[in-house]
Amino acid sequence: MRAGHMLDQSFERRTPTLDARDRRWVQELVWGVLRHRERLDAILATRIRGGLSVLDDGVLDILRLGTYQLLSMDSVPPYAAIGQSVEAVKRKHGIGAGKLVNAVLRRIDRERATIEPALPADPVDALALQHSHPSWVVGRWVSQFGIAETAQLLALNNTPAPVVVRPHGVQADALAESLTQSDVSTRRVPLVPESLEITGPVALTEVDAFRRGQFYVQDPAATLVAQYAHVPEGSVVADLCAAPGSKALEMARRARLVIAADRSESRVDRMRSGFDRLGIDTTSSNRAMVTLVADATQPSIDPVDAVLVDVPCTGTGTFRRHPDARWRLQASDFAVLGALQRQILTAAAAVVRPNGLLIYSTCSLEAEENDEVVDAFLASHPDFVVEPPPAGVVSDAVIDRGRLRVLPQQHGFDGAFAVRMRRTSGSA
Ligand SMILES: C[S@@+](CC[C@H](N)C(=O)[O-])C[C@H]1O[C@@H](n2cnc3c(N)ncnc32)[C@H](O)[C@@H]1O
Repeated sequence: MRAGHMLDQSFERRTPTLDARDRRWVQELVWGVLRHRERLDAILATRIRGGLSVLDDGVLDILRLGTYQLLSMDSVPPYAAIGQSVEAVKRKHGIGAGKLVNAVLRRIDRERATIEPALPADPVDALALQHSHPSWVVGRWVSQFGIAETAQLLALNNTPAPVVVRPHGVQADALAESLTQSDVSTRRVPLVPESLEITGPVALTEVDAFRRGQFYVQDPAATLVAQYAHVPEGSVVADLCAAPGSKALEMARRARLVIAADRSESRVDRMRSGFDRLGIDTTSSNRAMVTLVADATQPSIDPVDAVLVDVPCTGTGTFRRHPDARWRLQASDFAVLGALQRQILTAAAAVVRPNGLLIYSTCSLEAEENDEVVDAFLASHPDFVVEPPPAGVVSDAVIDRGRLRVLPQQHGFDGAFAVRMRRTSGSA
């Protein structure tokens, strides 16, 4: 991650030889350290002469890993957490570093009863330290949601994200039954009938129903976006930022044809393999789904009945799933991505047929990427008007003045934002 790699991909690359139990353990440790980094650093900083800045990055990482094991992982006895950390640091950084790690971790083990760092008086800084998020991000959320809701959001971001699956080609009851036979327990999810939450740890790719293509993984927030889009039955739909493709799949339940495009060739390849596993025809003349590599800022398709742009964004609504993302985020990202989002939305409008639909969505919680992008678009495109789906298509609990707004702290899912707009006229 320090080298700029995404956590999920690094983890996949580095753990192929581990069995499922060891992978879960390593994941709990690495995800936990990233989630609690600020608090771990505050604990370490007061126990290292000269502060954290005197340490090599590699030594600091081993201290964080050791401290997290000592304080938060009951499955590891303290002597093992300390011993393994010392061995690991000695191999790469020498005996001196080994002695330092040994002394610091032993002290933390002794002082565990009084270990919690004092919280700063400033409420934003206090929340940031308590829940290990960058202060500037917490400040933004406090302005938007208030202290109490922000505290809920931050706490939720430090819990494991649920795994939710959508049945494909089978009813939810039949899928639940098939999963039960593979020793996988499930429960229904509020607001998204048919979705099933997996309630225990399991390697989903190894169960029978996965091999038979009977489900795909999709957070309820993503399902709600596709349901809110409510593309017409039998329509032709273009999903211009489609990979890995779960919203395209959801829209295909109503559409006659979904054109699932994405700029990234490797992501389109992965999307295509996902569709193959589900037995979806993407090649014959009767296909219901077509995949292609294409840039949404220059869509070169004839106008269609509905266009979804699920634009690249900062993903602040999915911090629970990606604990590295909070540390990567930079204040300049909002302007950079905002410009791309506006460009994609404007370009997409040109391939919506008259009286067709344009749906803009993100998994961000930030106004710059959500309402501000759409409001600017509506102001310069008077031929588009907001038109939420008919009553009852999605619960009123996630509709805010016609716009879809899913908030982790209110609904328990990932964050999502979407606006469904109708083109009222035009010459396309
Ligand atoms: C939020 S993800 C889409 C998730 C997807 N809609 C789903 O539900 O599975 C955004 C996608 O936009 C793609 N993207 C980024 N810039 C793009 C561009 N200029 N044109 C098309 N796709 C782009 C990224 O490769 C990424 O796959």
